[in-house]
Amino acid sequence: MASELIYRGHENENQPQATNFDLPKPSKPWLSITHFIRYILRENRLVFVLIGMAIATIFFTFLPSSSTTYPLHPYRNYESLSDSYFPSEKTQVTTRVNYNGFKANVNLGGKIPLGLKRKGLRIVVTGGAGFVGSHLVDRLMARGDSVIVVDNFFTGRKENVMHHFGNPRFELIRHDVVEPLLLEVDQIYHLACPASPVHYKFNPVKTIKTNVVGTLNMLGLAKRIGARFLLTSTSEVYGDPLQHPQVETYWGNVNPIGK
Ligand SMILES: O=c1ccn([C@@H]2O[C@H](COP(=O)(O)OP(=O)(O)O[C@H]3OC[C@@H](O)[C@H](O)[C@H]3O)[C@@H](O)[C@H]2O)c(=O)[nH]1
Repeated sequence: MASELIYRGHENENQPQATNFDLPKPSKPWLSITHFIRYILRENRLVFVLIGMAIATIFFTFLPSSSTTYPLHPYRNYESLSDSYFPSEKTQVTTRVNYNGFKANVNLGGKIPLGLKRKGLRIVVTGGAGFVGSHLVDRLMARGDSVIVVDNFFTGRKENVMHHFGNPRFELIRHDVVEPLLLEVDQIYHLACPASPVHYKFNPVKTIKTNVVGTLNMLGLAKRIGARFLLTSTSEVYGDPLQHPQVETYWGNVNPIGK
């Protein structure tokens, strides 16, 4: 061992002298480059590389960008909604207008090559156990987002979202939005409110609290964590409309002091 250490550290006269043949050759970087060029030029390799690049270019240029079809209401202009409803970039403005049919092709994120998944968002859906909410949750889960449902089950049912139990991207919290709540998410869809007359008239003061305090709480949360916010409202805001169907630009026909 000791002799080995000595041998490593110093020239040992007993050891045979290294010949020119044994010495490592000085590296010549230009040599490896010429080797590489020769290698590429042999056996039509360059041609195959160029063909591969051409096929890839054609594939990514002419392939339709990833798009999802959303069922949309035929009578609404979704321009204002699309910011929160569809996680598209500002550059996708063209997809926000002219939804004239029951369905529209909405581009979700530019030209994402097939196989590359978009990053899932973290989303809270209040009232997510209700009719509209649970269908929204299904859609969000299907597109790969992580969803937290916040619901006090006043009218909603656990059964509406039970099929997501066990999915690591899904959470269900029994909570009344009238009480503050702290969560870390990217988007908030606020649907928690009794929707039908029989329910919202059941306890009118509580309904007002849900609408006012509940919405304030969720807006406060959105502001605090920088989340985007969607508030679902009701067609009642149009009063007794003179125009059917009502487009978003219609201001309604409301008598604020009538019934
Ligand atoms: O205080 C409340 C009241 C209600 N909720 C929940 O909110 C959900 C409301 O869903 P419902 O199935 O009753 O009603 P809908 O899905 O039809 O209403 C939906 O469309 C109309 C909008 O005004 C509502 O806000 C929206 O939820 C229920 O899951 C209910 O339990 C709360 O979480 N907190």
